[in-house]
Amino acid sequence: MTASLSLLLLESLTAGRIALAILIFTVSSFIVDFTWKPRYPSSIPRVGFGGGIIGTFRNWIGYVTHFNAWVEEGYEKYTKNDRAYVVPSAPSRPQEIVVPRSQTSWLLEFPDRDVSSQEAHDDLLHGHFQFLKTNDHFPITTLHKHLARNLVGLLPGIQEDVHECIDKTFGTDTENWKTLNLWEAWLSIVPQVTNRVLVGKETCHNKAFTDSQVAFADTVVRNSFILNMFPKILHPVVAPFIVTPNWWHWRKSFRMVRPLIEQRQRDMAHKAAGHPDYDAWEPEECLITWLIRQAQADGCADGLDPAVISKSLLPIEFAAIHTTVITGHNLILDLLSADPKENIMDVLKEEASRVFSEEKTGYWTKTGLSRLHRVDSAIRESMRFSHFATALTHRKVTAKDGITNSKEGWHVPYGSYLMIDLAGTHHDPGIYPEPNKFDPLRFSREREEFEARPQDQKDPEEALRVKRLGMVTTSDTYLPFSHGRHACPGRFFVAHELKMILAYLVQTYEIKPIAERPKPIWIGQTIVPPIDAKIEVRRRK
Ligand code: HEM
Repeated sequence: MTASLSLLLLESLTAGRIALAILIFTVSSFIVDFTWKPRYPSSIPRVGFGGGIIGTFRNWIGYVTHFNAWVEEGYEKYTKNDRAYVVPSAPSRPQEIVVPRSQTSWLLEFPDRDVSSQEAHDDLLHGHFQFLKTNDHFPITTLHKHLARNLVGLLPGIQEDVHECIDKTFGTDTENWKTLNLWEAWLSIVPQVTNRVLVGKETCHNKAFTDSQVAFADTVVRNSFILNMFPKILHPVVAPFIVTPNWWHWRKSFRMVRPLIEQRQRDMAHKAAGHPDYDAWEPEECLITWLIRQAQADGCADGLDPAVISKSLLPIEFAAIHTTVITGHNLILDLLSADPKENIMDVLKEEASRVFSEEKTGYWTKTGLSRLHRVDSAIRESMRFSHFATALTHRKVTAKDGITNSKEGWHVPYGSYLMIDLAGTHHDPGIYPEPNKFDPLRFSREREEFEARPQDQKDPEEALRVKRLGMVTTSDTYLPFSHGRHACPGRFFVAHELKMILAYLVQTYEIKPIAERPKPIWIGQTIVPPIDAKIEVRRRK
């Protein structure tokens, strides 16, 4: 009886019926998902293809190609009039409320328990699945606390790695021009240099280790796209399969970094116990040491597990590597396609050579790097001009009863998403004259003019304002590192790293200009950089 019933069931399973069942299941999952999403008050205006079932469906599809156009429209219609508006998002995500610039402080000053950056990032990247169930709060707070204060001591090591990677990648031939893929060139510099401050001198030279971190980060980006296309209700079922490569890349990196973590813990324990062999020994300053110190200070035994330490590196590697590679890639493309009349590479070379020659030891110091006004300005301007995401400041409402915007009179519930538009702000002629022109010395002219003045004509308030034109200063009009207390804690390191790279490149190599800057492609709010772009270089004699 049971056998004949099973046979009957099997016979009725045609390909058409299976496809129909999958379709019904997927559509119902999207409907359930839709009902879970936060509802925004109708008083907040919207951009996109409209509401209702059809409008929502069109918005999901349109998100891939129309997101930037929607945000441009919203900027003109609402942001410029100090109003928030709603922009459609990918199928599995709630729509986002774009907050006008005048309300930046209102949004960023909420306590984390009410408006969370961590939960917004976690949802955006599906961090809970992708970062293998690590609590990224711990490595992030550890980095905030330790990186900036240790940076000066790390500068010589960073410089050594910068020079080593550039020499290896760009070559030493002073006769012949060499053609390089620019994206790959940056990928052969940034992972090693970044890992100098994350895992230290020895492991940052282990290419298999840095490759596994880059592969992990690539996988996170790819999986985010895939998971965003699934209804959220299905994530617990599909995500564990989708993130299999994440586990694989992490295991590979863990095998390589585990001996270092265990040795560091043993050495630090001997030192703490006052072992005489360790009198002169100090641990190498890097994220691994800082994580161990922080876990000890917090009395957190879990945080000392080598597997946990190695997993804690993942969100930081992710935050650090591709952001820097894209920024460097944009920087060189912007510089090489700048107005030839400005002769910008020679201008930067002159500054880099002059300031470096005043460094006594052959190594960059913090003071020396801070005097590279033109190099700094070129990087800051490229980050303004060639943004790699429409918005980089996202927040999720985590207050149980939601939050109220008293200025506009609306209230939004738990789970709402808010963001600050970077692209519109950076290209607003009211903030940046001629915003669609790459003007590499935009931020240094005023600084240099101020510094050239006699001392008695320097007003301290103006001195402070001019100093704030440097690349690490964030504001509501300059957002590549976001703004407020969650602004990127890696930016002080990145500023030094990129300045050293650019200074060494212009001093050591000639690079041929390019006639037209290759254009990126946009998918939703994320850029696909022109990774095929090539450059021609020759080492100076
Ligand atoms: C040019 C390169 C970089 C850019 C453009 C960049 C940009 C950003 C942005 C926009 C945020 C979001 C802040 C927010 O939500 O308000 C962020 C966060 C973060 N970045 Fe960076 N970043 C870069 C490099 C780095 C590096 C090199 C590191 C580490 C060494 C790093 C570590 C972090 C961390 C840990 C966070 C989370 C901060 C928090 O939530 O409190 N970043 N970054």
